[in-house]
Amino acid sequence: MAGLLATESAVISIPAMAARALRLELDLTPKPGLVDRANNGSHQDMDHALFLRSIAAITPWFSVFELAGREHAHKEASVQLRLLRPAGIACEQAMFAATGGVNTHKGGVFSLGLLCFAAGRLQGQCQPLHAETLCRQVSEICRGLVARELAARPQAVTAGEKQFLEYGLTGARGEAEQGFATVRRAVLPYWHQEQGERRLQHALLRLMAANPDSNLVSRGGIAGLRYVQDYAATLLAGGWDNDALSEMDRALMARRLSPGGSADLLAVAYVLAQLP
Ligand SMILES: CC(C)(COP(=O)(O)OP(=O)(O)OC[C@H]1O[C@@H](n2cnc3c(N)ncnc32)[C@H](O)[C@@H]1O)[C@@H](O)C(=O)NCCC(=O)NCCS
Ligand SMILES: Nc1ncnc2c1ncn2[C@@H]1O[C@H](COP(=O)(O)OP(=O)(O)OP(=O)(O)O)[C@@H](O)[C@H]1O
Repeated sequence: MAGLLATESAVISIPAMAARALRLELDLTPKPGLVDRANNGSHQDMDHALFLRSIAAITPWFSVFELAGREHAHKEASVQLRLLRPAGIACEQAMFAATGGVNTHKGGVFSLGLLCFAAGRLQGQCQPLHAETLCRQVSEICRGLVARELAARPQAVTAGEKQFLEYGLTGARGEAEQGFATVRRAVLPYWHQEQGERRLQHALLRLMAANPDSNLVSRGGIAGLRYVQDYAATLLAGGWDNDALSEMDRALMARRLSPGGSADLLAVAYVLAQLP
């Protein structure tokens, strides 16, 4: 039953869970600063329909990543990212083609793509598919990524590269190299405290409070990041409901802040939370 994992009553695959995670994240409403069913958050160039097209373009690639992980499973960890990258870049291009050049899911493709690839690698090595083993694989596959792609770059091009030079933030690369440490520490232990949509909103708030999100820094500097982290921590400490989230949505829109990195990690958290 390669590529499949039996959970409770259903048999589902990691690529299918990744696609489901993107859809759940998109539909979660209200969601501060982000595109959701009610509004476009702090974004001028995207809406819910564009995100649906993006998800449709990306989804077939998740199985490609998993298959590649399985095919290369017996090669050492240090060569894996080089083997995955061309497919990752092709998926990014499919996303940009579907959205007319808008970055809807670059971070999501990177993080979920790594999860699918690592799942295939585990299957190819006949190892159990657990949240812990999966995260360890991602970390091993990405070992040295921050040093190679951020620390060794004298000139920054992307937002992530600029923020490393200015503030030492490691963004999506650092989170993957740490085996999604923010998700494992800030979200998974609290996953069962809430149910349904509220569970996902709670997870998002916990991520916004903890995650050094490079999207927030690129739009609002370090002050923008602190604003969102403090706002989320205050809601978590004092209690919150949908009205409070809608008010936070308005506050972030007024400041053009979007916690896109935390939205990506919410999808990662959903996938990991389905695993033993
Ligand atoms: C590494 C990537 C993300 C480079 O992008 P960039 O330099 O802009 O990095 P940056 O860290 O700022 O983030 C890009 C996106 O990640 C998300 N993000 C931001 N901060 C974080 C964070 N702390 N944790 C997780 N995700 C984050 C956001 O959505 C952001 O837009 C990626 O585009 C890349 O290398 N793509 C090639 C395809 C590939 O390698 N795929 C491999 C797996 S499929
Ligand atoms: N529901 C969502 N709404 C908005 N962004 C999201 C959502 N889910 C995930 N994201 C993430 O946020 C990122 C997009 O953020 P943003 O638009 O700030 O980036 P950018 O295009 O690099 O910057 P800018 O728009 O400031 O030029 C995507 O890479 C995506 O992975």
